[in-house]
Amino acid sequence: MVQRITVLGAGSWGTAFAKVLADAGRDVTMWARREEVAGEIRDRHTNSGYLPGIDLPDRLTATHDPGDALSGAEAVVLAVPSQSLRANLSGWRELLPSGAVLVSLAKGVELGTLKRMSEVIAEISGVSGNEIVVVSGPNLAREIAQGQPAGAVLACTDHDRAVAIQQASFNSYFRPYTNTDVVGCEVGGAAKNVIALSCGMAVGMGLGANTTATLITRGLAEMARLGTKLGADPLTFAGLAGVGDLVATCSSPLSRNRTFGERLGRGETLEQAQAAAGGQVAEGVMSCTSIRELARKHGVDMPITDAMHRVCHEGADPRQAGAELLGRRQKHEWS
Ligand SMILES: NC(=O)C1=CN([C@@H]2O[C@H](COP(=O)(O)OP(=O)(O)OC[C@H]3O[C@@H](n4cnc5c(N)ncnc54)[C@H](O)[C@@H]3O)[C@@H](O)[C@H]2O)C=CC1
Ligand SMILES: O=C(CO)COP(=O)(O)O
Repeated sequence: MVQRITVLGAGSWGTAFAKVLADAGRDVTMWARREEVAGEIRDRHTNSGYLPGIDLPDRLTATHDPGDALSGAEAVVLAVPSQSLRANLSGWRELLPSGAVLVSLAKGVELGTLKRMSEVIAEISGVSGNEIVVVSGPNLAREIAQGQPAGAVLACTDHDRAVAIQQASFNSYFRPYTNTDVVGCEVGGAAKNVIALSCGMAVGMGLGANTTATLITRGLAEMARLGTKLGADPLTFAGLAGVGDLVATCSSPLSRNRTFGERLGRGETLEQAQAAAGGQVAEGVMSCTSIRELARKHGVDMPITDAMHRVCHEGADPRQAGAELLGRRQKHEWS
């Protein structure tokens, strides 16, 4: 049994997932970038900046020192944003205990390299892909931290490693399933953030359920097109890391991506929406660019992702982007 687990990153999901592990009976140490956050988790058992009103278990502790955090870890959970994962992990590489299972929480595709998070982790840490477990699924951090029931997917090409983390994390409210389709789970997790931006934008423009359902469904079609082109199992997109996460993120006001899109839809600028996010990451804002590049590289059509890139990074008006989506060439639903 994996007992001693380190979580690197003390934001919303890092903290909620650390709580999941502690509630499952594991000994968990978190690393926080800021000393005051580590101190609050350690001494007061709260992380009020990210999860206000949530009491954290006593068996969960925290430090600001990555060496202390990683000492003796049997599994290491990487809970930092996708665009900073490479730099963060490069700083921790020498401290990783040999043989520890690496677990990735990040949902994104790296700008420039167009790599999935497990590919970045393998490259920087030097461990093989089958020692990396990817966590995905409909897991809005605050709901999980409140102990609301949810499923999740633990994906690893080595089934036994996924089972080890499944055993280490299941508890009375968190039900993880294993999967060996890492590509599908990572593409689903990254692409749904971009579709959630589009749904938020529609809501911000005052549009209703028909529009958001259309974006969710056509968003699923485009993420599945990209995933299968990259070798994913199409069935993954019908699962928790596909439609499950997509529906949760596109429907919930708790989603940072949907909220970000809603602000843009109401007419706020990118800078205003970023300021309102208070330093928390809305991964779709960067991933719309990297996923668009990845899709172009592989000849895959992703019109909603294209539209989100134009709005976020080329100054396009959300209404104009919506009109352009509707005015595209007429086609068969599955062509
Ligand atoms: N919040 C959620 O509900 C969920 C988030 N995720 C994914 O988990 C990953 C982490 O997300 P959260 O913990 O929610 O993010 P967050 O924005 O709440 O926290 C990020 C954490 O990383 C740390 N960090 C270290 N280096 C950083 C840097 N250079 N720039 C920014 N932050 C840095 C921050 O201090 C903070 O502790 C993201 O990829 C996100 O998409 C996945 C499932 C659920
Ligand atoms: O990934 C998530 C839920 O599964 C969280 O989404 P946000 O980053 O949009 O809050």
